[in-house]
Amino acid sequence: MIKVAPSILSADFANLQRDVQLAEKAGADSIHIDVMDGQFVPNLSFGMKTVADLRPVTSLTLDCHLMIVEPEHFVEQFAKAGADLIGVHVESTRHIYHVLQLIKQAGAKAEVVVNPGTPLSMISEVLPLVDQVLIMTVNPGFGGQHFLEPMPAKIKALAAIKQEHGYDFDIQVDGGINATTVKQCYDAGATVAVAGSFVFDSSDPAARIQDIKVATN
Ligand SMILES: O=C(CO)[C@@H](O)[C@H](O)COP(=O)(O)O
Ligand SMILES: [Co+2]
Repeated sequence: MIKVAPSILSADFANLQRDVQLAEKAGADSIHIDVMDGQFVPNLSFGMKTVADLRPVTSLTLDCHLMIVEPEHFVEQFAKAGADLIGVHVESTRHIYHVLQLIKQAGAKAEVVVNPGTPLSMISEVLPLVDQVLIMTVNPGFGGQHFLEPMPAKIKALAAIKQEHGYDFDIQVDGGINATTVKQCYDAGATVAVAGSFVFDSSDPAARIQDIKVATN
């Protein structure tokens, strides 16, 4: 069964505590926090303060997906705010190896993220370092987009590399995930699914979290 990380980008920003606690009660495995700077992606969202304020209201892993240029300037602050796992895009820095080292030194789990158009060869040297790889299944920046159909082949290719080298990182997918697309990702080797609009745009978010789990059972 796949692990589920609801993305609070689609939650009610005036009721984040309520929505995070609802997700926890519904069986979510972590909370996905999308951090956007208006530069790396054309949107703005949360910062460190949101992470710090959510830290005491849930015992779930706080998974911070940084969509910001030069994340090296911020990873320590996110770890201090309470992020358990910090994801950085390979396209967002000249120094991906160094940033991942900084995340681990700060005591958090390290994740490398790849955009749909970025080949897996761009991350091969950092795979021994990471706890999780995030394969974007939409172009980053917004919730509610359509799943990109060619992405399961990329997940499958990463799962093969993982097996060949005996790596034990999780493979997360993010974007356009629902009870149908999650099955394709899971069958290809994904172990964690982010879901935003499918969960929080529903009148019954708890049921949607279970739908994703049941689809991969
Ligand atoms: O990182 C992102 C978007 O850039 C995501 O985490 C979205 O929040 C996913 O939203 P849905 O596609 O599930 O609605
Ligand atoms: Co995300």
